[in-house]
Amino acid sequence: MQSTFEMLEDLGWKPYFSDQLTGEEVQQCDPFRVMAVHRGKIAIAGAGSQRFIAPKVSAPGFPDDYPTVGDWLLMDRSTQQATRVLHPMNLFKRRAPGDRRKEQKIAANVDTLFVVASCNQDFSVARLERYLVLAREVGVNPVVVLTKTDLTTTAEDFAAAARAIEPGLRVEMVNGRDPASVAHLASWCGKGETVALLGSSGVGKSTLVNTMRGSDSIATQAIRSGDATGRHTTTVREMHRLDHGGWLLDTPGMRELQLHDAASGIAEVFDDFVLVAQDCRFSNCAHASEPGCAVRAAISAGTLTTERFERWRKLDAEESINAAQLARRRPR
Ligand SMILES: Nc1nc2c(ncn2[C@@H]2O[C@H](COP(=O)(O)OP(=O)(O)OP(=O)(O)O)[C@@H](O)[C@H]2O)c(=O)[nH]1
Ligand SMILES: [Zn+2]
Repeated sequence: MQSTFEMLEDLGWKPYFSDQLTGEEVQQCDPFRVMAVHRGKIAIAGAGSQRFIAPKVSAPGFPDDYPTVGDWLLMDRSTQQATRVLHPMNLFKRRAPGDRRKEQKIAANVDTLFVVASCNQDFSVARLERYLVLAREVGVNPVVVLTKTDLTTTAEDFAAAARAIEPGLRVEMVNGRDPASVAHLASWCGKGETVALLGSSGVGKSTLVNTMRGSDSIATQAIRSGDATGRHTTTVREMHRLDHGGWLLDTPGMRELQLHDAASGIAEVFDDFVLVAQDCRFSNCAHASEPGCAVRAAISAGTLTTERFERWRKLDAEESINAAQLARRRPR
């Protein structure tokens, strides 16, 4: 028989959450994790029990909270009501489609982010960098998973391009349809660990989830021939359990996350540029035609590349525009 604590650990419970409980809550409440978000209700699982509850958690003195998949919440044992959502280790969110001032939570408490890309004409270093910025910003460890290695003879070149983005970046190559080929990915999804998948449509996220689970419960669609774009096939936000204990999270909302408030993530992924820029003569150097620009000097010397410089400037410019827009829109 598993103890209550072991059952919670299987669901991803960590000391980070126990530390948030008051003595009264320990006596009075049970922790539950949000397993799926449906329209109008959420599925939650705790030690040895599962149920559906209303999506809104209201506590006196606090604004209403809508927990997302992966969140932990507390249920009062006597009233059977959710009392509060625990502070997440990390949280993926986006601007709500209808009202860009509002934030919509996408997924919480993720241990590892699989940034999925395919070894074909869809592959883009700029897009990978964008996803990595997001991972750094949210504070989740990224692993790049390159799919469709069975359809190319140059998979190593794709992997090399990905590895060049950040020193030490983990890059894994798989044929997402072959269980033996994806088996090594299980090392990131041990007991109680949560892995989220991020990547554009058609790169093979659902296929990975299905192969890793040994089932084809998630519908995947044949890619349209001619171009490399696929179609959206996943419609619910849900954690999928793996046999050996981990959790996979593949949500439609994760797929096209836009960057916002991403300055520190950009600085991390492009720390080679940030470091060199510290030697520019002017602290506000735009690395254009200023005298004493260390960045342009490094590009001339061949230690930094123009391509990566352009991508860095583009992300930086986008971030400045977003930040300015947000500052204007934020209610005072
Ligand atoms: N040959 C090959 N085909 C793959 C591989 N991975 C995925 N596919 C195929 O690519 C197509 C798209 O895969 P999906 O898993 O639906 O892609 P997705 O990323 O979930 O796409 P969306 O749901 O649109 O976001 C399907 O026809 C898969 O069978 C792979 O590693 N090798
Ligand atoms: Zn400069």
